[in-house]
Amino acid sequence: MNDILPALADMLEQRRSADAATSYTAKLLQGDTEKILKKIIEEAGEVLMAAKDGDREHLVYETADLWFHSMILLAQQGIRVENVLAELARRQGVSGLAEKAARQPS
Ligand SMILES: N=c1c2ncn([C@@H]3O[C@H](COP(=O)(O)OP(=O)(O)OP(=O)(O)O)[C@@H](O)[C@H]3O)c2ncn1[C@@H]1O[C@H](COP(=O)(O)O)[C@@H](O)[C@H]1O
Repeated sequence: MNDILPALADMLEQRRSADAATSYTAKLLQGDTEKILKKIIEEAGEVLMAAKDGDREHLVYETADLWFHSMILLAQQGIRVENVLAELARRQGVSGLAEKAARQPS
């Protein structure tokens, strides 16, 4: 389960040169970045609606859609998901409030 994001990233790499007629992923990867960005905004809106509705199952489903399309954007930009995971790991144990305070000019 923990390896699902890197495995998905590997699959997206393979889809880069796949037939766009038979692969949703290949179609997005080979198309305009704009289309991927629109899908991310659309999925974020669906996450918002599911949360507002208090529909937990739907929230999980839409969050998976949002993560999937974010992964497509990373793949299209040549960024590995391991970079995002490393950034999250780097932040572990650093309070968001302390991090924000360190960014403010004194
Ligand atoms: N994880 C996913 C995944 N999550 C979501 N989706 C697709 O993302 C789309 C979500 O967008 P919407 O709900 O808006 O559906 P839609 O109306 O059909 O989308 P649009 O036509 O508006 O773009 C749906 O078509 C889902 O099927 C995914 N498609 C593929 N994968 C993975 O990618 C692999 C390769 O699939 P292909 O894309 O077929 O190569 C699969 O085996 C899965 O592992």
